[in-house]
Parts: sequence; C-alpha cells; structure tokens
Amino acid sequence: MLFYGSELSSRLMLGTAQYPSPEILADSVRAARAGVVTVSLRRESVGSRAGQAFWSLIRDLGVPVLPNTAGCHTVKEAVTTAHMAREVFETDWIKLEVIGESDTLQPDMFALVEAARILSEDGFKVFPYMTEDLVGAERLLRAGCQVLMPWGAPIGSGKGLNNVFGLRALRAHFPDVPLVVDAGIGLPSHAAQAMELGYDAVLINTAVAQAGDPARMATAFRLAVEAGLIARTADPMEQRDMAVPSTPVLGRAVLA
Ligand SMILES: CC(=O)[C@@H](O)[C@H](O)COP(=O)(O)O
Repeated sequence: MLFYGSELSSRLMLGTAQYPSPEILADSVRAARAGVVTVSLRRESVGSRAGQAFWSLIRDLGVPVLPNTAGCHTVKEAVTTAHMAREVFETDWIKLEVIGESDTLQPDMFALVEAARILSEDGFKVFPYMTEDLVGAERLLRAGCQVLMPWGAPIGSGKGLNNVFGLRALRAHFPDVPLVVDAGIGLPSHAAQAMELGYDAVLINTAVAQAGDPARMATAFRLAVEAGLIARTADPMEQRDMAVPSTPVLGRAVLA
C-alpha cells in the first residue's frame, strides 16, 4: 500500500508524546519497527535546548517523520503550524488535526476540509485526522487528500474501535484509498481488529507510551498488526448464527 507514493516499512505508525524518557521512546520506536513516527511541533519549542534534543533524537531514529498539527482548533492555527512543520522537518507530509470539541477532542470536520484544501493546494500531502463520517471523507478526498485517518475512539481513551459499523462502511465505500485508524486504540487486539477490517495501518501513541513497559507493548502492537494483516489475506471464515460441529460425527459409535 502506497501512502502518497511511498511504501512504508511497516503498517504501524507511532506517536512520540508522553513517554517516560527519551530513551524509552527510542526503544519503543525500535521495538515497534514503526513505519512512521508522528511528532507535534507544539510539543517543544524548536529553538529551546530540550526541543533541539528531541528533534535530533527523532532524526537519529531514521524513521520517516509525519509532523502533526496537534492542539490546533482553527483553520488558521493548523495551516500556520503545518507551514512551520514543513520548514523544520523538511517534509510536505502533514497529519492534519483540527479539534472541534474539547471533551472528546473530536475533529471539526468543516474546518478540517477547509484546512486540507488550503494545504493540498499549497503542495502538502495531507493525512487528515477525522471522524468515520462518509460525507466528510468524500469532501476530504475532493479537497486533495489521498489518505484518510478516521478515529477509533477519542484520543487517549484506549476504547478501541467504537463504531465498527462506521469504520467498515468507510472501508467499503473507499476500497482504493489508504485508510489508517488513528486514536483510541488501547490494546493490541484493537489494532489487529482494525487490520482485519481491511485498514491499511494504525496509529498508536498513548497505549504504548503509558504502558508499564512501553517497549514490550510496542512489540505486542507490532505482532498484532502483522497478525491482523496476515489473517485478512488468509481469507477468514464467515461468522455463523448456528453452531456447526468441528469434529466429524459420521461413523460415531452408537452406545446402547
Ligand atoms: C489524533 C491524535 O492526536 C492521535 O494521533 C494521537 O496522537 C494518538 O491517539 P492515541 O494516543 O489515542 O493512540
């Protein structure tokens, strides 16, 4: 699967916030064998010493960087942040987040479409963080996006795939668009489920960063993503409403 013409080395994208230490972050990225790491420009001021140390740690990992506009609530903020990120990270990839509601951190789909249009016209390759809204998805594609990133559940909630029906519908409506479940994944089984549904990748931050052993959890997510991907290419069985014996009954001895 190509993301704006690039094949990723893995279907696991990893966020870089909230780790107990920079060393644990680096260990986790290696253990995950992440195909992409996301970074927030707002996390540390670029000019500060801590900020510079963070950026060089990220660069040294040698993993493609997907800067994000985390913390932005308006089109203007998101567009400005994207431009700064392009300068700092020398990439035109941007994970576009425009938050519309503070309790759920739900994306503002209207502002998202507008910001995506402006950035796409300006040469950015936009990865929009969105709800599983079909109409919104259509508008984002028309605005120039070639990847969509619906949420599984609210950021940091760990609830997994809240609306499996909606995510499945999105996959069915847009069979050729790269789709990534972004946010809310709490367990490796959630990541496997997303891959089994036909999603092309998952993006995880909190569930790894806040685990008791982040690097070990990163390994678990790596294996789960691989398992889900392999399972769907192995033509899984259909679910049934009735029990069907799995052991043969023919030739069974009749006990008098
Ligand atoms: C949209 C957003 O900010 C997410 O990419 C977040 O970084 C990851 O979400 P979780 O922390 O829930 O995995």
